[in-house]
Order: sequence, then C-alpha cells, then structure tokens
Amino acid sequence: MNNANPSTPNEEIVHVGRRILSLEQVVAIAEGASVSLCKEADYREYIQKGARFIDSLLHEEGVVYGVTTGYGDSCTVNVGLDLVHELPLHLSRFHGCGMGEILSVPQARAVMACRLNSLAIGKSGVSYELLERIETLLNLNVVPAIPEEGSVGASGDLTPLSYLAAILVGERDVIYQGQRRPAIEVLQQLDLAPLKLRPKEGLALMNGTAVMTALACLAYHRADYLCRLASRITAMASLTLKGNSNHFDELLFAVKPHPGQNQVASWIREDLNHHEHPRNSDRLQDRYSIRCAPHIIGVLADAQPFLRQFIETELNSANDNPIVDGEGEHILHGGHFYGGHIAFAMDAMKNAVANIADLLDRQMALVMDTKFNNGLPANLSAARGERRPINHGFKAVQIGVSAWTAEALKLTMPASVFSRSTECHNQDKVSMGTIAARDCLRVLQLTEQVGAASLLAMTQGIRLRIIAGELQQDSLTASVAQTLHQVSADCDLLTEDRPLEALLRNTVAKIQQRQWEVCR
Ligand SMILES: N[C@@H](Cc1ccc(O)cc1)C(=O)O
Repeated sequence: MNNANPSTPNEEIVHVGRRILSLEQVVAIAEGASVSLCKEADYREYIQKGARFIDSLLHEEGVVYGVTTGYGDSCTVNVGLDLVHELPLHLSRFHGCGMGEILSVPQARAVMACRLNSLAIGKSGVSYELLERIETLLNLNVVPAIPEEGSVGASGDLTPLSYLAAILVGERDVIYQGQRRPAIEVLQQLDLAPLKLRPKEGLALMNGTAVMTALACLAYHRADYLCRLASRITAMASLTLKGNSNHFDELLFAVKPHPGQNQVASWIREDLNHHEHPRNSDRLQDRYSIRCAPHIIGVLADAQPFLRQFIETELNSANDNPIVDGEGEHILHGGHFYGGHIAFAMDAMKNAVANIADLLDRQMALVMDTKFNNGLPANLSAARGERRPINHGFKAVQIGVSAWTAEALKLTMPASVFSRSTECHNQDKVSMGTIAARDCLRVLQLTEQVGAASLLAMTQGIRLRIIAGELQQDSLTASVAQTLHQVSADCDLLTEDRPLEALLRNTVAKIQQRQWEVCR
C-alpha cells in the first residue's frame, strides 16, 4: 500500500455525496481514483442551507457556542463578531504542532476522501465550495503533508486534520508530483485562490475521525489479502512438511461452523486437493501451527465482517461537532468526533493480524529445523556435498522472521486502554483510535514481511521435495503450482549464500500491491 503509486493512471471515478462509500472505494481513491462530487442543484442547495443557517444565527444572535466562541474547554470565552472570521484560521494554526512521520500520499488521499465524505453528508454546516475544493485537490493529486502523531482520537483527529485545513487556506506544505512544497506556491501554480474559511469550516474540517478511519480502510484491505495469503502459505507449508491434509477435511469443519474459519479451511483443502474423508487414519497429527491454521487465520476472517461494519459506519457518518441541521434549523452539540469504534476495530485487527505473524513464524520454525521438517536439509539450504558446510539457506531470514514477529506481537497492546484526560479536562476520556490504527498498519507491515519470507521459504521447500522426487510437480493443484511458478520466477533456488534483502523487499511490495494470486 505504501508503495502504491497514485500517479499511475487510474480510470475509476468514485462518486461522493448522497451515497454510501465503501471502504474499497476509499482504497481506490487512495490508489489514484478520481472523485466526483454530486453536482445536482438540489444537493448543492441542501449543502448551502447548512452554511446559510450558521450565517443567519450569527446575524440574529451573534453567537454559536463552540463555533464563534473559543474551542473545547475555552467555549466560555466569547469572541466578538469582528474577530469571529479569524477563528477558523487560529484553530488550524494552533493545531499545527504535529510530529512524527509524514503520511504517505495514498494515506493522505484516503484522509481527504474520508473527510470529504463525512462533510458531504451535509450535517456540518460547510459550504459547497469547500467540498468542491477538496474534490479539486484530490483530482489534481495535491495532498497535505500530514505528520501522523498528535491525535488522541476523540476531539477528532484535530492536529493531523489541521494540515488539511491549512493547505485549503494556502498555508503549510503540500505533496505534489512527488515533491513537498509550500501550499501557497502550488495553489498559485494551479491557479487556485486560497479559501477563506467560514466560521464553522475550520472546526468541521478538523473535528472528526477522518485520519483514523482512512488508515482503518487501508488496514482492512491489507488484512483481507493477508488472510488469503496466509492460507496459501499454510498449504505450501503442509506440502513442504509432508503434512496431513485430513486436518482440513470438510466434515471435520462442518462441526465447528465459524464461517471465516470454514472459509480458510476450504481454501487450504482446495490447495491440497483434499476431497476424500478418512475412515480411519494412521497419519500423524501435525503440530498446531499447521493443524490449527484455520482456527488462527479464521479469527481474522471471522472478525472482518464486523470490523467492516464498524469502519464503514464511521466512514459514512457525520463525525463532527456541533452537528448542523440546516433543514430543521438545529444546532446539536455532542461528541461524534469520538473514535471509539475505530479504536476498537484497530485494536482488534492488530491482535488478529499479529497472531498470523506468529503462526507463520512457527511454520517457519518447523521447516527450518531437521528435527521437525521430515527429512529436508537444515534451513532449507539447497547446497550439496562439499558446498553444504559453508551455506546457510534461510537461517538469517528465520531470525528476521522471529524479530518481526516479536515486534508485531509487542504492538498488540490495545491503544484505547491508554485513554487520558487532556485539554484542561474537557477531553477527559478519549479513544486513542489513531494510535490504534497506526499500530495496526505497523503490525500489518511486519506481518507482510513475515509473509514474504514464508512464501520464499515454502517455495524453496516444495522445490526441494520435487528435486528429491518426494513430490510430483503434476500432483500440485493449479493454484499452488501457480504460486510456486510466480515466486520461483523472482527467486532462484537458494543454493549458495547470497544477500536476500532486495528479494524480500520486492516480495513485500508485491504483497502490498496484491500481485500474488491468492485464495479466493
Ligand atoms: N472537539 C471539541 C472542540 C475542540 C476543538 C479544538 C480544540 O483544541 C479543543 C476542542 C468539541 O467539539 O467539543
């Protein structure tokens, strides 16, 4: 995902406004799809009604709490009408204190898509012009340079989203055509005048969950692919180990009916061409990292539907405060910026994903070790004879896998339990959903690395079995044969020691670009 290049032509157009967005559509926008905001006259009028309602309240009453007063704990501070128009600018500026890495262009595009979609629901009191400008910037691929740290995920992603507000008014930096440049310079180059934000617009842009939701959409997509890839790798590990395909039998799984777990078992069963049920079996029972693979990968597979529901409901919500009902003329103060659902989804997902890293790490341990690998050479080295003593096969790669797995497992501590009171106790309970989402992406990265190493190792293992005449190439199912062929095309049999970093990086990139054919 991080390597996805949004500058490659992407013909897809995602329509925003008056429709539900799927998380796949957010991923498509992240990867370069264009956005088309609803242009219907009555939709435009519906959006403008909210902005006009704020104007008329200001005109009639001179005050809208939380909008024309100070923000958060400072809402008792009244701001005179002569200063009200400066407030949005101050809000974006004083939150310009983000730290850490800058979000990638696809991630920043996903953030813009999520904020646009939420504001396009029409309950935030922003003008149509503001929505149009986000649409324009997305379609020109001008994105804010957003530092990823500094959100507690409950007053919305205030600080990171202030970087979106900033570029709209021509402040801070954008990333455009691969370069980080001052926003004002790029806006001028593109003939776009900086916006002057209306009273509610700074708050509406920043007071929501768009950063964590965007990262959650991207994480979901990666986790989905990983489930399928881990199932294929498990089938290949079973072949490498001369494992027992009875463990994936359809009758066996019929009596434990978790649907995701059954799906994973059926993928592995298909890969292993297991269709006959044993009457009795003298085959040994494989170790848990093979035998229980559907029960481990299946936890993620079974969690995905409810994680999707959490993420997509948040994505299609007005996660703002106050909510502005322009039609009924109500200002509704609440806490919709609170990202508890995304926090829970990301804390849950990172746990299930890290368990897959752990599973693959254990499978790797089995195939490397002559005590467990059923007659294969140590570390799957293909070196023979007098060359054997100086060659080490996948030894260091296995050590890497152990390190990546440990790091992934270490990150599974739920972020949401670290809620703490902040902002003079106005925000005295917060979600930490953005931290959970960032953890989850890191756990995914590490697990993809483990997946890449495992894919290479299991490919080597099956090739060694074929060379030894213990497995016939034509006995492989078409799906396993295809993966074997695809991976072998990138990777010569590992015989003499050689640095594998470039190959591993390339394999991880292919996983992130979903290039390997996996179970469907
Ligand atoms: N999220 C707060 C508003 C707020 C905005 C900026 C802050 O710095 C603090 C609080 C609310 O809607 O209640």
